Amino acid sequence: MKRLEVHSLSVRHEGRTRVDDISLDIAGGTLFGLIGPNGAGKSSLLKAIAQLIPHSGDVVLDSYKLEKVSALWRARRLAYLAQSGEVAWPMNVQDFVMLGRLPHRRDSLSWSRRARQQTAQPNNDDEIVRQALEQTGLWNMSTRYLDQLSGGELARVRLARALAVDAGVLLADEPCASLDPFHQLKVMELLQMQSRQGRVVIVVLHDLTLASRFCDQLLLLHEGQVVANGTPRTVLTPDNLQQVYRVQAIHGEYRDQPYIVPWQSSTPEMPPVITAPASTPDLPKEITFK
Ligand SMILES: Nc1ncnc2c1ncn2[C@@H]1O[C@H](COP(=O)(O)OP(=O)(O)OP(=O)(O)O)[C@@H](O)[C@H]1O
Repeated sequence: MKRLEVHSLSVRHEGRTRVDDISLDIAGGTLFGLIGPNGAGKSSLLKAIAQLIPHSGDVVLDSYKLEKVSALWRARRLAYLAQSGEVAWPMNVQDFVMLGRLPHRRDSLSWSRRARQQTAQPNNDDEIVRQALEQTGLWNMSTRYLDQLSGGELARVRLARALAVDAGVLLADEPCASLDPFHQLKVMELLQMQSRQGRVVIVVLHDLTLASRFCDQLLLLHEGQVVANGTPRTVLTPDNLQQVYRVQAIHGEYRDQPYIVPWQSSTPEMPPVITAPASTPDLPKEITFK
């Protein structure tokens, strides 16, 4: 079973603190959600855990300090899905997903090139890539070129590449951001399954109902600091949502699971909660963004 520990991790840049002294202990099998408003420090924390940006503090995976091990050791054990990424290469889907196998092999990665050579036999990498393509619903477009995909399809291709690493730790920054509701649910089910197989899975989310419904544990960040860390029920309280997200939300429950529908922007004077099925609150005549 994997175990990821974060000890007093801080990210500072030109005198500004992006992540402030955060400690975590995440066991394999946990789907761990990182939530918080724009600029809270979620991506910075994820990148620092992946050793992609300068930081202070330690990240320890199965007793190994990540800053002390080689980049290859990390690349085999941590899969990182960035929040966004332009993919400018003229590459088809299956070759791109095969890049996830790069840390594990030394010979030619190109599926197409090996297929052209006709001597290549399907190997373990092919099987893992096939599985990642199927899990993300991309098998039927594996030979399509990346510039022929929609935004949501490309997001799933990027996720498939991270899955193809088959790492013990999966760090996914907003994997649902550009997906339709069906694929959002599919991706969350997939991440939950990945965690149930013993992996540490950390996912950044803005959709609070997805966070509440699927995550075992949530970390609510605000201005680089931890506001709450615990089960969705203890973290997603009306007070936290109002203070941190500045929203009034409808809180409901379905089959013993809480759901949250952010309803209107809020000021500290407003009551934090709208209880379903309350009548629709009056919306402000003019909506301004501050
Ligand atoms: N490369 C950078 N250099 C300097 N400051 C940065 C850099 N990247 C992010 N920041 C700042 O660090 C803070 C945290 O940013 P971060 O991207 O971690 O937030 P986030 O919680 O992921 O936000 P979002 O929900 O908008 O993606 C913000 O104030 C941001 O402006």
